[in-house]
Order: sequence, then C-alpha cells, then structure tokens
Amino acid sequence: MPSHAVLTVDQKRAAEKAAMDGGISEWELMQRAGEGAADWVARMAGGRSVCVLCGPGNNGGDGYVIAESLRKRGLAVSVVAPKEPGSETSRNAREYYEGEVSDGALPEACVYVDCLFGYGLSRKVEGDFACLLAGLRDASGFKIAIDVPSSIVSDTGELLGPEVGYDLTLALGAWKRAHVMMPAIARMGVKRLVDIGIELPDHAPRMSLPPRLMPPAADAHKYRRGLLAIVAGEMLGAPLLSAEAAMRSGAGYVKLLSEHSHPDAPAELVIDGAPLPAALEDTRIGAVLVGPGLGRREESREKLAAALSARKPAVLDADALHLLDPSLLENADRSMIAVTSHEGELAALCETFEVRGADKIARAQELHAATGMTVLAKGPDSVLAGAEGLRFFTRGSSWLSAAGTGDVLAGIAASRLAVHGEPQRALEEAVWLHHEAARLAGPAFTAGQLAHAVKPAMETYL
Ligand SMILES: NC(=O)C1=CN([C@@H]2O[C@H](COP(=O)(O)OP(=O)(O)OC[C@H]3O[C@@H](n4cnc5c(N)ncnc54)[C@H](O)[C@@H]3O)[C@@H](O)[C@H]2O)[C@@H](O)CC1
Ligand SMILES: [K+]
Repeated sequence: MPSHAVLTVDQKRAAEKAAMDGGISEWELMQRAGEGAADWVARMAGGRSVCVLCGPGNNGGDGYVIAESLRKRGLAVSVVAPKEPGSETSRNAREYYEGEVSDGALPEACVYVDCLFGYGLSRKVEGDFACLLAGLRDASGFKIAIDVPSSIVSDTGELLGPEVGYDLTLALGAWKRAHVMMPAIARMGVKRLVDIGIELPDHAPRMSLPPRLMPPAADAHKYRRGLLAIVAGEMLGAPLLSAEAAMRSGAGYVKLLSEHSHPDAPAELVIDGAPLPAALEDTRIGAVLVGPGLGRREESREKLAAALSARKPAVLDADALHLLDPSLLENADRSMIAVTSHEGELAALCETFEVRGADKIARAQELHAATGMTVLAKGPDSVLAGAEGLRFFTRGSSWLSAAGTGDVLAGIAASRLAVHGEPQRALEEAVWLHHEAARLAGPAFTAGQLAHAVKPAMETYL
C-alpha cells in the first residue's frame, strides 16, 4: 500500500539515509526514482518528443536517468542543463545518459520534464535557471514537475522563481509539504506519487483518507443517532444554513436554540426558545455548534460561555472564534472542542492565545498544543491538527469560495460530532463531505444548494 505520509525535507532526508544505511545506494534510489518517473512521462508523451531540464543536484540526476530511460524506449529526447552536475550521484547519472546535452535555450518539444531543483531549492531562482523556467512558463506543451516544481520551496509551498503551471507533478518516494500547501498546489496540476521502496515514518503527518461512514444501527432512534443543538445569535441566516447541512450529515435530531422566531426555518428543524443555560442542560444533547451568526456583543459572549460550560462536545466557528479567550476555556472540556477557522479566524485565535507559528501548519499545530482544542485551519489547503496528529487534504472545488459555505462546513462537523463524539474524526469527515458536496453541486452553487448536496455526498462514503 502506498504511504500517505507528508514529509519535511529533514524527514525525507532521514528516510533516505535510513534506506542507504540499510544497504541501498543513493544511485539505486535515483534509478528507482528516475525509472518510476520515466514510466509516467512515457505514458504522457505517447510517442511525442520530450525535453528534460536538468539542474546541478540530485533532482537533475533524476532528470538524466529519466532522459536515458526514455531514449532507450525510442522517444526523441533532448536535455538542457545550464550547469554541470555537482553531487557524485548526479555525476553518475550524467555519465549514464548517452544522449546530447545543451546549455542553451529551451527547444521546442511536446512534453517538458522539469528537474532543475527538487527539495534542495534553497534560495531565489536567478540567472540562467530563471530564464529557463520563464521559457518553460511561456512554452506550450505538457509540463511535468519531478518531485517538487523547481521554483517551489518543499517545506512551505512558497514560490521563489518564475511561476510555471504544470499539468502533472510526480512526487518521488513521499509527499512533501509543498504537495498539500498553497500557493504551490494551485500550480502542480494532477499529483501522483512514485514509490521508490523506502520506509517512511509510521507516525508522520499524513494525507487524510476518505472516511467510511456507517448507517444508523438497527436499534437507533433520533437521540441515539445524535442530538445536535445549534446556538443561534444575532444573524438568523447563518445558523439555518448550518442546520440544513447538519440535518443531512447523520445526526438524528437537530435543534436551534433561539429566542427569535424563524419563519424561514425548515419544518424538520426544532426551535427551542428556552433560556440557553436551561436548554443546554438536556443530557441527550450529543454536540453543540456555536458561532455562525452569533455576533460579537456581550450577549453573544454570554451564549458562548454557556455553551462551553455545558462541557459537551462542541464545534466553534465564525464569531465564536473572535470571542474565545483563555478565561472562556477555563470551564470547558477542551479535548472535546473542534474549531473550524479560516485564515482571519486562525490569525485572531493565534493572537489571543499568543501562538506565533511561522506558517499555517505551525500555527494550527501550536494552537492545538496551546489550547487542547482540535483545530481545522480551513481553506484550499486545509490543515487539521489534533491529538491524532496532522492531517492534510487534497484541494476541494474552488467554487467553495462563496459566502455561507463555512456555515455549511460547521454544520456538517457538528452533526458528525453529535453522531460519535470524536472531534478530530468529525472534522476530517466534514472536510471530505464538504468537498464531495461541492463536487456534486457543480459550478456556481449557493451555500443553500451546497447544504442540500451533503445528502448525496453522504452516500459516497457509506
Ligand atoms: N537523496 C536521495 O536519496 C534521493 C534524492 N532524489 C532527488 O534528489 C532531490 C534532492 O536533491 P538535492 O538535495 O541534491 O537537491 P536539488 O537537486 O533539489 O538541488 C540542490 C542543488 O541546487 C543548488 N541550488 C539550490 N537552490 C538554488 C538556486 N536557487 N539557484 C541555483 N542553485 C541552487 C544547490 O546548491 C544544490 O547544488 C529530490 O528532490 C529528488 O528529486 C531522488 O533521486 C531519490 C533519492
Ligand atoms: K523539479
């Protein structure tokens, strides 16, 4: 089974070193990587000419192995290398390649294979390398990045050179953080992993795997399936959107705790107008959602305080994330709290809890460590940090960039939490269901249509 680990450069180097200590040479690893990548390139080329760009390090070494493999398969191959290889293994690879190498401009070809830099990129790309990458950016043809696109920093996904859009990115041996983070993932095209037979750490952060959902048990009733209480606030629309999604995500009973009247509420949604602390005393409540439409006034804060001191599994979203502070968490069961924060909300939480992580992954991880809450840093590159470790996701539909889709996500997560009471699992399932609902909803959906599409999305994972 392929590994789903997502590694830092240090972790990847350690895994490669362990393989080499175990008797596999670096040259052997490079041949495995190059041959595995060449299988993909040959398949994509379908007989068309290929140009391989080779850099000075081992990523360039992979390039020479790929070029030689394609040459032996009878494809027309050209290699462009602005600089001679520097490392011993890449020099082996250069000697292994029996074709011509030019150090000039990019020739016309149908398929381009970029092996200028891999995870060793350490500074801004300039001079001949930058010219070549600018040429690649402007060329027409099928573009394949080997391991990590050459302008991208492997550990962060940051861009340090011309912005090339690739059709295919082949990760060698393991996924790197750049394969899951913005802005890198927007430029990588389809991503595939080439196995090179090295052992990866068991407990490394990893890609989230599709959830396996279960239908209700044979003896289920509405409470046993999960009662979700959604705390309403100042704005009436947002909690209704959350409720629409929650009613389609598995909970048997969804209640809106609200002092307002809700003429637009669907008939299936129960409105409970009892004073909030009393309403929250219901021992059958499996999870609470607070935040969508809550507002940021003193009454809003009191509602959040009541929800947290009820010590039930809880999803916090939107305004709740701006109101939350250490004193509110004092009475809460932090291990049962899941937060769904976008970039601005994550920044607000980090400020409140004095978390200073250098990037999104570090901020999510440190916020989890500082508070004990399970943190979903959502976006096109969602990161989940919880007791079970870090999880990454493939990007969802870009049509999710619409008002109200966050309320839908929070509703799904809270519903899943009401079903089984596990915050990290609930957030993980919610991201998958949200993405799948967006896929099923097609283009230009409204948040309401997205909430309705959660029902068929459930079917995908049952
Ligand atoms: N070490 C191993 O066991 C394996 C490594 N593999 C390949 O090796 C790659 C990593 O190799 P390296 O560590 O040699 O690193 P790279 O090949 O990514 O690049 C490092 C080289 O580029 C130079 N460099 C970095 N940034 C530069 C810039 N902006 N302008 C000019 N020069 C720059 C460095 O000084 C160094 O010479 C992986 O991405 C993968 O493709 C694979 O062959 C699989 C096995
Ligand atoms: K590359």
